[in-house]
Amino acid sequence: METVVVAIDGPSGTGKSSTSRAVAAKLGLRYLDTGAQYRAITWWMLDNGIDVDDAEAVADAARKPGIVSGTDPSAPTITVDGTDVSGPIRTRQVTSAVSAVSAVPEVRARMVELQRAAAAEGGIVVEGRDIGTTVLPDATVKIFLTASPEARAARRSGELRGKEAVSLEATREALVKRDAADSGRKTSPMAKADDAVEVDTTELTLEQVVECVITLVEEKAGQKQAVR
Ligand SMILES: Nc1ncnc2c1ncn2[C@@H]1O[C@H](COP(=O)(O)OP(=O)(O)O)[C@@H](O)[C@H]1O
Ligand SMILES: Nc1ccn([C@@H]2O[C@H](COP(=O)(O)OP(=O)(O)O)[C@@H](O)[C@H]2O)c(=O)n1
Repeated sequence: METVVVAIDGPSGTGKSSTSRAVAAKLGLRYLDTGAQYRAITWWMLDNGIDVDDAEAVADAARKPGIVSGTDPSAPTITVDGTDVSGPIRTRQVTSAVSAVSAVPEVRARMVELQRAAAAEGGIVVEGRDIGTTVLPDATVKIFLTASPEARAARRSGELRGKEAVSLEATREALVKRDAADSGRKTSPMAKADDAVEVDTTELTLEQVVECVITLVEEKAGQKQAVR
């Protein structure tokens, strides 16, 4: 059977990571979180005192950090120059700087190389913002997840509770601001590919979304038994 490549895009809190990991685990595919790669390079810029609003400085440094993603869906990893950054890349500082860094074309060129190299190694579920449109336009199946800003903010605040005191409204505002930056940038903005299937997850459970994606993959791959 031809190699299965599943592209899952959409804004924050729509369920990309949870869905992609579960689909990859169930279908025996690898898993790549491209958002974690953009967060990792952003973490490195902040850690090295680079002004993330200075696009030229960010572009000059884009090839310096060595970013490696582990693609086991049951235990994804991300390192920068050998250091595990899975915790530090989720801080509010990184979250608020990542859209500026990821808008820089040199950063995107570097990340896209890493992403295409990972996909070239075999079956994989890749999640992000521009996977179906730019990174892997020949993916077997393309999904674009959506959900209302209220549902997305509620999901994100559920995760943050106990870690950082952030109101639901502040979370919603931050999400909407990041969506606008990610959709409005010049290079490879967040967008649904013409041939992607849009799934609105607002009223769906995670299990329902996973089942829906698996059905689409099986239909597309056309060989139910071989995929499972
Ligand atoms: N369909 C769903 N219904 C309710 N909660 C969900 C659903 N999908 C994901 N979640 C929860 O929402 C949060 C954000 O999901 P995540 O997969 O990280 O989204 P994304 O990768 O798109 O930002 C997680 O806590 C996850 O468990
Ligand atoms: N393919 C991708 C993936 C992420 N990103 C950027 O990386 C940021 C973080 O992505 P993420 O998937 O970790 O974000 P969450 O949805 O988990 O909050 C996004 O807001 C984008 O700015 C991107 O530009 N292109």
